[in-house]
Amino acid sequence: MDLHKGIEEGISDLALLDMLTAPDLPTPKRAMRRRDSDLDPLLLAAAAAYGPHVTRNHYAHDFFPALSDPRSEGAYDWTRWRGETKQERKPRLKYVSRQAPRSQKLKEEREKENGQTKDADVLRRSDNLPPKVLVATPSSSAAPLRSSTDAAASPVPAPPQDLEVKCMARTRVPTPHGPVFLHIYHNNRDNKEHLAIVVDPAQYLDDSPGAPAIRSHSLDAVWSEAETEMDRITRGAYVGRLSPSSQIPSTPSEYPDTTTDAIPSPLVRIHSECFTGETIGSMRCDCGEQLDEAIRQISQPIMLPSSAPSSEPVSIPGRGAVVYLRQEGRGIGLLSKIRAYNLQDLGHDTVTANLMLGHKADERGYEIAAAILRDLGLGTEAGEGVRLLTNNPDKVQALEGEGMRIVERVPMVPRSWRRRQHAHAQGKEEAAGLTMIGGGEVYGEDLDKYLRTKVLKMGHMLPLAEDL
Ligand SMILES: Nc1nc2c(ncn2[C@@H]2O[C@H](COP(=O)(O)OP(=O)(O)OP(=O)(O)O)[C@@H](O)[C@H]2O)c(=O)[nH]1
Repeated sequence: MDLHKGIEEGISDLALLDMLTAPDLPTPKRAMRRRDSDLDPLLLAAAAAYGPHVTRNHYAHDFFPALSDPRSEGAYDWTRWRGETKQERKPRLKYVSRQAPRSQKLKEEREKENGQTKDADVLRRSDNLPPKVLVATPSSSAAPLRSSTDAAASPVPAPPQDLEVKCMARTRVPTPHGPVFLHIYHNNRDNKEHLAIVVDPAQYLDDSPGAPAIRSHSLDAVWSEAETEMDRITRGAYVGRLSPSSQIPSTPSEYPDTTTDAIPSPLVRIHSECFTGETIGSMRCDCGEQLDEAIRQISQPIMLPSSAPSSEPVSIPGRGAVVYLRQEGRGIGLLSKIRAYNLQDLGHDTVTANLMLGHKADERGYEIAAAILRDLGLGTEAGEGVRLLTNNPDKVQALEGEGMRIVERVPMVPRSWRRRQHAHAQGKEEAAGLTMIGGGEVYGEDLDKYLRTKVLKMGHMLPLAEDL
């Protein structure tokens, strides 16, 4: 049937749809047929249901909803479009957040903290910060007391349960930098499996070099009377190197935390998860490199000054730990981080992109990290202080706020910035893509922009590459 004739004769919608989607379109203009697949009737039906402005190529692609509404800010009135001329420039797409404004989000958070919402169960909070109790106690005169009607409207939330962490299992993992002990932790605040990567190969030596072993107290504890020695060994509560011929379960009281001044405090890093940087080698950030660099630095042998002028300096195996927190994307999660990357491609920086998505620049907390360190006998008043590997001043303050004893901050200079400094000092041309012996480095425009923002906007304590 001729298409135009059919339309003039009042062909039914169904027959028209059938004709349009038939495998062989009955049109003589074969050369003009679409190059992509034939029209899908389901897709057409869905498009029709969406209304007249939606085409096959547009339906449900509403990333920039303001553009369809000429009255919205940033929208362009397409009736004025006369093709590209020198006077008329194409409009720039504008990001329109579909989240509630930040003020509303904060208000909701405040209400939640005040216990005004039904979900006051602290164990189900997704962030790691303890909920603040804003209600004044009768003895506190500074804060205004609530009226009884207020109190009735918003009941006082139960005090937060004391944070508890428990090491569920530990195992040896060989790495290019040497063996590490991977510890898996559970806690009563979030349902995430945070990790501790402990470097302490001296635990394999028959002769202890004098430093206390870095061991988890909760793991070495006996969990129940029914637990067998094999149960304990299977979850990692053993001493020395586990093998078919060496199977010695640990005992809780075996490891004192105290140390001598002769041995430097262990290096510790609190690291936040970054799937993109650590797993697929993204060069937008230096997270993968930082994790590698932290394990490398902690594994370096420690030189102890000789006790007598005539004797040789002594070297002991490197020791310390990386606490690996599941706080992807500075606590906003992978989904939001990936959206934030697209906003960064539009020209925004890592801080602004977070804010545009309704998040804070940094939503992390370090309460669980401190509890894990305490469980490992690190950073406690009675035990060893720690040398913290970081450039982030907030991290240092937050950990000190949790009672951690930080004796030194050790900076983490990105490898590519260090290489540039080295090349500059030697008067060499900078070679892009050069890798250092023992590990790769990330580099590039995206990374430089990210690192500069951390220094300039987030106060990271790192000299800029050009100042090195
Ligand atoms: N939201 C967001 N998160 C990012 C971005 N790039 C990396 N991250 C996350 O940032 C976290 C690492 O934080 P950093 O600021 O690099 O390091 P830090 O731990 O605060 O500081 P240092 O101890 O000095 O390394 C990881 O959770 C990454 O997933 C980004 O562009 N946006």
